[in-house]
Formats: sequence, structure tokens, C-alpha cells
Amino acid sequence: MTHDVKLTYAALKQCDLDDPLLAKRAAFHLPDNTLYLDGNSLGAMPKIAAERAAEVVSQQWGEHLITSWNRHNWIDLPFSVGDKIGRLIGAAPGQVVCCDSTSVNLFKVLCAALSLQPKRHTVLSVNGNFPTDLYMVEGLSQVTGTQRCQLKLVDDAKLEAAINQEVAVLLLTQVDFRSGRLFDMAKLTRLAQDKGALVIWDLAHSAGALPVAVDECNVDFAIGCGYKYFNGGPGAPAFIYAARRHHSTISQPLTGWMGHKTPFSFDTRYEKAPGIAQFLTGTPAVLSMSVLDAALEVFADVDMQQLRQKSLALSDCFQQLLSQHECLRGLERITPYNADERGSQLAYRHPDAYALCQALIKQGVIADFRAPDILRLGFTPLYLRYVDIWTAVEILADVMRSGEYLKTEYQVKHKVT
Ligand SMILES: Cc1ncc(COP(=O)(O)O)c(C=O)c1O
Ligand SMILES: Nc1c(O)cccc1C(=O)C[C@H](N)C(=O)O
Repeated sequence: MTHDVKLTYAALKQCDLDDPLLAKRAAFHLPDNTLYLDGNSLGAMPKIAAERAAEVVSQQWGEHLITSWNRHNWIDLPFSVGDKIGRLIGAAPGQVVCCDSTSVNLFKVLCAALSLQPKRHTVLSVNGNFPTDLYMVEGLSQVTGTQRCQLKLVDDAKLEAAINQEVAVLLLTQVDFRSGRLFDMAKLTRLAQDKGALVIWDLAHSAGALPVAVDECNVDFAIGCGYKYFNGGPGAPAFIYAARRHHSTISQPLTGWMGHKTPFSFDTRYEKAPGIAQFLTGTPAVLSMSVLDAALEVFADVDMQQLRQKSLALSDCFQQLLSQHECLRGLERITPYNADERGSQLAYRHPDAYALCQALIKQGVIADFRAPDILRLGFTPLYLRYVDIWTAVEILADVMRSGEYLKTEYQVKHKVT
């Protein structure tokens, strides 16, 4: 991509002044001297989330003790939070529940989908999918045997051709965690369903990052994270979407008491709850779910189209500023350029990506690294300004030009990257 007109700091300042989402930044606690380009991995902290955490701990738990299950409606949190998420992924009420981790939720929806496919056993996915998704399929295979569940992996380029009448479930992550590549949900869902397959979408890198329309795309099942773009905090509970049309016919094996039709009858025999509640297993993580509930308030008046527009604009600015620095030519972009084919992050290959990332973090620009050689930058429109992009690229250029990243301290490998 080449641009004739050079992007200036003044032009970016003007973009901020014109930005309808600028005021949202004040809803977040953002540490001084830090530019956060990793909201795609762990969202920044909404101030309201911190306030809610304090209130739930000291008042609801501290003062009202067990009565809070009714008094503060803790028992309905999985559904009320689920519906808040539902609004952001295009799901009508009653089809999303908040619970557990994305991995565990994948296990549940995978079993539910396979329960509708007694004559097929192939779970089709792509080689680059997030490992946990593949591990969970392999884990289920071990329990059921490959005659009930067998993982088949293909490269992205061969995906459409591999969707045939043998596929029981198509399991895809909408935005690739490494490259940021965005799949066409409507098209792939239709292709799979035309062949009699069911579709599970992992929305970890798309929910809260761009408009998602699960109902409109006729998706069967979806799962996703609460701690990335929803800003629900470290380890925030995840979610499950199951299309209403499947509720009466599916079953899933993690049949804990919270998914029972009448949990407080303490019946010896399991009878699944009607509707989305059948995906619950144990007691909801009230503290973290309350924090996520508060964090989602920040989205209450956000127009997701507007958010998407800003996400694309921020990443385009980043790319253009990068191309204005001769010293940054060695960063090889692996994220597609086409707006319809990318999420809210940019990824670049560089042989010293790890050290570059560590050096950036030391200078206050938090990005992340994905092995073996990818520098990944996330663009979160609710709290990033256009001028932040300018500063981040200036710092990146400095780190590169000065050779700062070559210092041995930046080679030290951390446990979590
Ligand atoms: C695409 C994708 N799916 C699933 C996960 C894992 O989710 P969890 O740790 O909640 O199980 C992640 C990130 O951790 C992810 O990027
Ligand atoms: N879930 C994470 C964690 O518990 C620690 C560190 C990172 C993560 C992540 O979210 C990884 C992430 N899904 C990724 O896109 O790479």
C-alpha cells in the first residue's frame, strides 16, 4: 500500500477531535506513560469494573453474605451477562450464557453439535487454529473414540474444498490469533450447512472487536472470551452461544447441577434445563462475572459499526506511519490488507520479533509476541487515540534505529509471552 500524502501528528490530532468514540477513553484506567496495544489478549480495566469489584466483595459478599444469591440476583448473572454479550454478537436474548472458560465451553458445544450428527464424526478445522480448540477436539476423541469424533485439519487455502458431506462439525476461529485474518462467517456457515454440517465459531478475537451477527448468519454454536475485547479482567468467564432452534434436541455431557431443570430440588436424576441454561455446569464465578458485567456496561451505547470503522482506521494509520520509516521496512506484514479479511490487530514477521517486543514494552509500548517470529499489535478503539498510534510508531522506529532491541536483556525468555 502506498500513500502520496504523508501522515502527520497534526492530522492524527484532528482525527481524535473528530472521533465519536474519543470520550470512551475516560471510562478506562490507563497507566501513565503506557501505550497499550495488547487489548486483544487482555483488555484494559474499565473504572466501573474496579468499582463493581469493590462493591461485590465488600457489600454483596461482605455484608449480605449468602442472601446475595437472591438479593443481588447472583443466580441469574450467567443469563444477564450472557444477554449483554448476545447484543454485541448479534444474538437475540436467551441464546447466550456466560460461564467457564472458552476451552471448557468448546468441549460442551462440540459434544452438543456431535449429538445432532449421529452418522458423522469429522470435525474440520484449519492448521493455524488456536491450539486449545484443537486440543479439546483431540481430548474428546480420546473419550469417544475416533468413530465418534475425529479431527481433520487443512490449510486455510484448502478449507472450502474440504467442506463436504463427511463433515459433522466445522470449527473455526473467526479472527486468527496470529495473523488477524478474518473469515467470512456468513459464507462459510452457509457452505457447511449446505453439506449438512453444523458450525461452531470461536469468537475470541472478534467479539467486542467488530460487528458479529450470529443469528443473521444462522450460526449453530459459538464460544468466546470475556477478558479480551470485553475487558472483563484476567480469567474472566467466557460465553456460549447456542441457536434457539437446537435447544430442545441437543445434549452435552458436563451435566452439573446448575444445568439441571430444577437445581434446588436436588433430584438424584439429571434432567436438563430447557434453553441455554443446559450449558451451565457448576456455580457461577460471581466475583469475576460481576466484573465482566460492569465492563460490558461500557459497550451499552457503543455503535459497533463505528467501533469497527475506528479499529480499521487506527490500524491503517499504524501501517502508513510504519511505511514512512525507512528503518521499519524489515517488518513483514502477515495480516491481510483488505478490510473484509482482517480483525482488529496487525501482525508482522521479524527475526528479532521477541527482542523488539521486549524493548517496546520497556519503552512503555505494550505489544506481544507469538512464536516463532511474530510481533502482534492490537487496536482497541474504546481507549486508543490516533495520536497514540503516532507515539507507538515513533518509539518502535527509535528502538529499531538505535539497535536498542539487540541488548541481551531483551533476549530473556519469560514464562508467559
Ligand atoms: C481463539 C482462542 N480460543 C480460545 C482461547 C482460550 O480461551 P480460554 O483460556 O478461556 O480457555 C484463546 C486465548 O487464550 C484464543 O485466542
Ligand atoms: N489467555 C491468556 C492467558 O491466560 C495468558 C496469556 C495470554 C493469553 C491469551 O489470551 C492468549 C491469546 N488467546 C492469544 O491470542 O494469543
